[in-house]
Amino acid sequence: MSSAVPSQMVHNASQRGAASVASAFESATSNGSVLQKALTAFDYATLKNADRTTIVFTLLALLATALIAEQYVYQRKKGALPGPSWTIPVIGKFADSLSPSLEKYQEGWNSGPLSVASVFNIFIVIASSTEFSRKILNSPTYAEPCLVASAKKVLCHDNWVFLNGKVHVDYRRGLNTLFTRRALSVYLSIQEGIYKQHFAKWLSNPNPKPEAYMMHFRDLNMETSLRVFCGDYIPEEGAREVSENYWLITVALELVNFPFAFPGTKVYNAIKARKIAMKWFEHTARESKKRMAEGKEVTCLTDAWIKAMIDAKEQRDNAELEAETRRVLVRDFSDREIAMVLLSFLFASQDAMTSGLTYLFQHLADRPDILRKVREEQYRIRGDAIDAPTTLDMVEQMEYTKAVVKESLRLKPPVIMVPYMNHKDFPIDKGYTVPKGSMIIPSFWNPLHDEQVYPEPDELRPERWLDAEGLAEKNPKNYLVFGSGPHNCIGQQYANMHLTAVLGTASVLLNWEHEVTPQSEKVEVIATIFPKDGARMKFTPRAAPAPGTAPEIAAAA
Ligand code: HEM
Repeated sequence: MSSAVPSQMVHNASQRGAASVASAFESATSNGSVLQKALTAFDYATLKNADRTTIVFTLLALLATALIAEQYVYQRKKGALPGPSWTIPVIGKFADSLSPSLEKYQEGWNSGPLSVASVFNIFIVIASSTEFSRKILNSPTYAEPCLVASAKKVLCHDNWVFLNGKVHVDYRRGLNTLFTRRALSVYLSIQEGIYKQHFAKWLSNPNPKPEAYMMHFRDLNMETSLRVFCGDYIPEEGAREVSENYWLITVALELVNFPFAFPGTKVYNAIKARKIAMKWFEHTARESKKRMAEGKEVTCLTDAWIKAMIDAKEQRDNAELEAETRRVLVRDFSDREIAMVLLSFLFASQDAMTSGLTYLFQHLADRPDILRKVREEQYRIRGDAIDAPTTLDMVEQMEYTKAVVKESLRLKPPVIMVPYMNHKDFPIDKGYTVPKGSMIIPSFWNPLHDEQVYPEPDELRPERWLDAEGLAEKNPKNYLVFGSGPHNCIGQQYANMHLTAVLGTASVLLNWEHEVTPQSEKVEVIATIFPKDGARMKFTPRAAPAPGTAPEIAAAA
């Protein structure tokens, strides 16, 4: 190939007209990055013989070819969908993704049920309608979840969360045994011990003024998760070590991050934090295996899993284990595999639960009428035994409190979108096929704020969930808070139980005020969503009502 070829290519193409440009670019760019293709076409051997001007012009021609080709490929993939009509060379919408904001996302969602963008030559299709978002989540033959680039480094490339297809279905079947009713009852008593300790801390906070509570809510969730997952196998200082370092994992999994693990980078720090967590989780697995082999009682999620494995192997009678689940559990899961599952649970739950809890407290402080109804229900269920342990039976009776949790998660869904990748052309709509290798993002905000299903969608109206014949209950497809399809949230019953139990107990033990600031209703997107001011609150003790007080009177106090 002579040095003139790239410029010749542009020259010839312009002579042959747009159709030829199209095919030239198409063949030059059908695989891999545009720039890479153009550079590959360059014969380096000729560089030695060429004069300076030829080299400069050739390089400029190459660059121009690559940049025009980039625009061409983008246009071709975009088709008639809404989105920028051209893409910023090389970086695309990178700047936007550095400072994500709900308003910017909303602009895209409201531009059409499917819209497009491009970041670093990754073509992105964003779905904003219930129909398209569900279609992506439920089409595993076309699309699979793809976490951000750094996720495999941080969570370990062989973590089960990266599985797909039948192996994923099988793995999940085994893990479902961790969220049975029996298992949830064990967890509830652990949870309650922890959140009551945190309530006591909030009450003894010497600051007389409201302060940002988001990180306090995060601490409550972190300690609860660690104790539910690992029981007392992790000593106090181990739990502190995991908790203090975990934030390094959160920040390394932001949408845009420097992907290489050089010392000092977020990914490097996150890997260090993961190693600390894995050390304690593997220790948990090892110790739990010993205790369960001795036939001791189940005290945490790891125990529940190991006990289920032992039962499956020994063919013990366990009514809750179906034959298929038994088949999956009959194998030795290594300490490392168990530790990676705990890591995945912590990763998947931590920020979403904190977002959910933060908004729950904020919403109710701002709506005393709703908080009063929660209290009335709690006094009715708990009677005079305000401080008595909360049981799963009690949680199941908390119809109104559960509706509040459901509605709060709808109004401010912790996870507003999940990135998927399609590994073959995906005919998502009659008029549009998502090209293979695109990032394809189902988003949940619009389905959860659809006024045809949720009239006054921006209002907190728990009552919409209490009418079995109402629009909300009759359109469960819109409720995408926990996703849908093969990768939907495995921890959703646990999450709902936790939020309901925390709110129910807090409502009778605590009073809280929320300092509303101009930032309270503004949304910060840090993978999950938070109020921009961090939810400024102040907690004070709530006196128990005199024995025999009617629930509605006690609630009004
Ligand atoms: C309010 C709290 C939570 C919210 C809003 C939430 C939301 C979600 C969403 C939207 C997904 C992706 C679903 C999809 O792709 O269709 C997901 C996946 C997942 N969640 Fe949650 N989640 C929460 C709590 C939890 C908890 C407490 C756990 C574990 C104990 C958990 C474990 C997981 C796991 C392991 C996955 C990946 C499942 C798979 O790939 O098969 N989540 N969650």
